[in-house]
Amino acid sequence: MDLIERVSGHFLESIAIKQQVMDELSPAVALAAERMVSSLMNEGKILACGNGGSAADAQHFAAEMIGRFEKERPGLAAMSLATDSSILSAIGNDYDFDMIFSKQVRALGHHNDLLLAISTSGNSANVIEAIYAAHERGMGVIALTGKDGGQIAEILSPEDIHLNVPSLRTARIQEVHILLIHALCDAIDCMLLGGE
Ligand SMILES: O=C(CO)[C@@H](O)[C@H](O)[C@H](O)[C@H](O)COP(=O)(O)O
Ligand SMILES: [Zn+2]
Repeated sequence: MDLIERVSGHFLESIAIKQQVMDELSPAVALAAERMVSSLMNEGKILACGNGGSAADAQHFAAEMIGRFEKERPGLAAMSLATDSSILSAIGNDYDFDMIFSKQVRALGHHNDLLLAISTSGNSANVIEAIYAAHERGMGVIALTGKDGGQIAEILSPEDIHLNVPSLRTARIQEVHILLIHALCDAIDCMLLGGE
């Protein structure tokens, strides 16, 4: 097995899926960034959730919003629902793992807020429950999914924004998701601070 060729294969596959979805997803990412700025300007906040690598993405997004992305600016209101081990273990242990995000959305969510729901399969029950809870709170949803969008594609409302990466490989989907998150951060900063 040629390991170098194998590594190059990852690069090529990642480049190909990014190129494939660029035209399709760029307008929807711009719209999602506008929706986020509008929420933030109306005292809203962005709640982000996901499992595994997507939990890391939720946390990564919140860090760039509250800290900074590339430009100096005041912190923006966002938080990861996938990060507090006490909350996650208490809800998972006392209720159900499927409720670890939805209970937080019900506790913290307000109709001016947005939910950033991240799932490569589109089928994680706890992310689906979080979307139901967001709808219940009158919140908009921006969903990052993969494959065929799974059940999340079925339950989003027409006002929600669906950014689907139609790859079958989780790693590739995650690589595009983090690109989308960085593009969102950049577009938000551009709207708030002006582009250079
Ligand atoms: O990062 C990876 C695989 O690349 C894993 O940790 C992966 O995120 C986990 O299996 C998740 O539980 C998958 O959930 P989802 O993306 O299908 O909602
Ligand atoms: Zn991963």
